[in-house]
Amino acid sequence: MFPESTTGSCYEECKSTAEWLLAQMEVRPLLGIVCGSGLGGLAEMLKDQVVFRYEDIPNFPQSTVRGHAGRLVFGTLKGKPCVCMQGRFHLYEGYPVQKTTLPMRIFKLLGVEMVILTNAAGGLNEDYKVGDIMIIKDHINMPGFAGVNPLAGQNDERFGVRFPCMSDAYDRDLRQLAQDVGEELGYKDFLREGVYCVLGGPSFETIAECRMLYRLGADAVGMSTVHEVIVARHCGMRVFALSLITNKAVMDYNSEEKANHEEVLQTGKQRAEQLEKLVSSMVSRIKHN
Ligand SMILES: O=P(O)(O)O[C@@H]1C[C@H](O)[C@@H](CO)O1
Ligand code: HPA
Repeated sequence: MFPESTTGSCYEECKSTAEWLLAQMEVRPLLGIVCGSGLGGLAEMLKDQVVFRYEDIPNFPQSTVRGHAGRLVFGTLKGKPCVCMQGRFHLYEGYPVQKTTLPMRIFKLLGVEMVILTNAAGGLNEDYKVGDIMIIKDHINMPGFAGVNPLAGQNDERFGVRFPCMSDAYDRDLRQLAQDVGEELGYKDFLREGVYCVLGGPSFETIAECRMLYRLGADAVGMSTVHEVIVARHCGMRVFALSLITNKAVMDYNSEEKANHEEVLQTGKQRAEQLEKLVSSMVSRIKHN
């Protein structure tokens, strides 16, 4: 027997939620989008919207964080059928990791083939500036080192294999497409590619922690995305992910800077338009199988 907390995203539960959603509307999404803190405007790009509040969706967790509206938006983006999470779930909200990633399995059962995830993150890399957009090329699952992995517990082969590979988690072709589109849009000065490290939050990092993470190879630090990516890859969806560098991680004991959620949301507002343009231009060029 596996403990209760590992059963937060079982096949039957996900299937009944997916079937409930499919019965309410005609959209059959091929693309899933997850909006990070303050980046919910991405959902507004969808045409012919059908919107569900999380509280009305069976088995769905609730958003509790400012900047995460708690709405599942269906529609089309550049003519492609999409589902967009306007608000995601984080470990620090108190959900078991399996519950925070449940929407990825629901996406899969809705027919989604590819997921685009966004997040707000602190920049560890000394070359990064506030407002940079970082294409995620790899991740460090820090809670995973302590056994916090959304795939822990009994494996359901209907979703994927027991031991999924993660060295190819972030789709190389989609990363290249983002670079090409970014260059065409004139974003070269603020488009980066790097490694994202997830921590549990909700407290921001200490100076010593930031220094350590940078030395370990992380370019940005945040509190999300990685677990969703693990579950999305486990069930065979292609993944592309972006971090908006909303603040610089404090690395210097003489600094007076203090990380705060206001700054995170503010930077999100300032870069929203470019981030949306990058995502929508990519989507217009993505080919589905
Ligand atoms: O959902 P994301 O990862 O974008 O949210 C980040 C991490 C915390 O939830 C919050 C801190 O300001 O923003
Ligand atoms: N640390 C962790 N998560 C974050 C940060 C940060 O500096 N900025 C936005 N999300």
